[in-house]
Amino acid sequence: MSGLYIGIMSGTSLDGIDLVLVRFGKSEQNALQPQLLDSLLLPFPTQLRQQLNQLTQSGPDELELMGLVEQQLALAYAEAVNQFLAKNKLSPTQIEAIGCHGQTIRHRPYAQFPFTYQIGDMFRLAAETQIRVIADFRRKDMAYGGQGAPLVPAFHQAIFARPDSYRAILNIGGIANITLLQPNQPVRGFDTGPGNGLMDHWIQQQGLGLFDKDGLYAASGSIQQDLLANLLSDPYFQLQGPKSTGREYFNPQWLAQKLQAKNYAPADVQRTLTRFTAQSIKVALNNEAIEELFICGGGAYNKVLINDLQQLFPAVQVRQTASLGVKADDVEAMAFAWLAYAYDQKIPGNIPDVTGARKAVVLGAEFSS
Ligand SMILES: Nc1ncnc2c1ncn2[C@@H]1O[C@H](COP(=O)(O)OP(=O)(O)OP(=O)(O)O)[C@@H](O)[C@H]1O
Ligand SMILES: CC(=O)N[C@H]1[C@@H]2OC[C@@H](O2)[C@@H](O)[C@@H]1O[C@H](C)C(=O)O
Repeated sequence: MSGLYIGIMSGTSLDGIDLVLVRFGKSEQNALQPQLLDSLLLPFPTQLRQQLNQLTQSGPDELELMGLVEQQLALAYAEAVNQFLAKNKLSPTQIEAIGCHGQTIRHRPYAQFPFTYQIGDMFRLAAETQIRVIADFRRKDMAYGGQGAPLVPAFHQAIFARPDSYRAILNIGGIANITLLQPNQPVRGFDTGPGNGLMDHWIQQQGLGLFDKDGLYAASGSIQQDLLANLLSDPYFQLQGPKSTGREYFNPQWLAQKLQAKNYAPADVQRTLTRFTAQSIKVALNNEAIEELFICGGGAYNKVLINDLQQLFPAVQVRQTASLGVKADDVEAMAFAWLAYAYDQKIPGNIPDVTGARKAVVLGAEFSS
């Protein structure tokens, strides 16, 4: 057994595919020791990104589009894996499995019949790479009454928890989610609300790029307090966990409603959206005596956002997870490599206190090559 797993994540930002290669070993004390060997980030081809974006909202003939896009997505994942294998001089037989998140196109935990959809034809991925794939990680949790998200808290606990410090791990992707690792307490975690998603949308709408690199555009504007208060007035922020959300809710239409009839300068909107993400995280952590805050996900690179967080949490040092040995970009993909490992080891992947599921269960399904 090589202990080698590939993790694939493509998240709500729709920016591309994150891959990691991890070896899951054990220490002499039998503690899990994951070794991150390599990572790769491949942007989506523009057309695929646009089609995926289209699929996250209702539209005409979406079933046909989904069928076509699922195949293209699987081929894009497979190409990424095959490049990654070549780069690492590995053959498919050396990999135990791929843990693949797939692409969320709908997440409706509050529907009358709650459902969540991650697409990508995993049999095609297995066939094109000749590696077995473990995927479809969210639906079993939902089948047991959970939200199906967030799932990374179990992994955060496995590798970042300490008995002597109250740590919070904050992932800022398209949507942001937090894991609270309080010593001697059950792990908690939930989606705090928008991460970079609305900021990405706004700067794209201004024709100024795909995202606000280092927060430079936001830095050119100023916070509009009335808009900030309006954004924060959404009832989602007052909900107690378990809770999760997605692009179906915090999307361009949601923002357009909040901006209605006001003529804010575009840079001020960008600045306010950045503060909004930070402030919504502060609201979520209001009564938590956290001692350390570690950031992962692409938002970790937005300097204005990180400065805002540092201002709002003056008592703790805000750091990237790189200071714990895992680059901000790699944490989520590593979590899905771990979920594949957990599937093989029959380790439950969900935490009922986090997702609201009736019980802890082994997550995922196997797609053989
Ligand atoms: N240098 C940078 N400056 C500012 N923002 C950045 C930078 N690099 C990445 N980002 C932001 O991070 C986003 C990508 O983050 P990430 O890959 O963590 O999201 P995701 O995995 O798609 O989302 P989710 O965690 O919600 O599923 C980009 O869309 C961009 O907004
Ligand atoms: C349904 C879905 O894809 N949710 C994502 C999304 O992106 C961030 C946040 O919303 C989180 O709940 C989740 O991803 C991470 C990997 C999770 O499940 O922990």
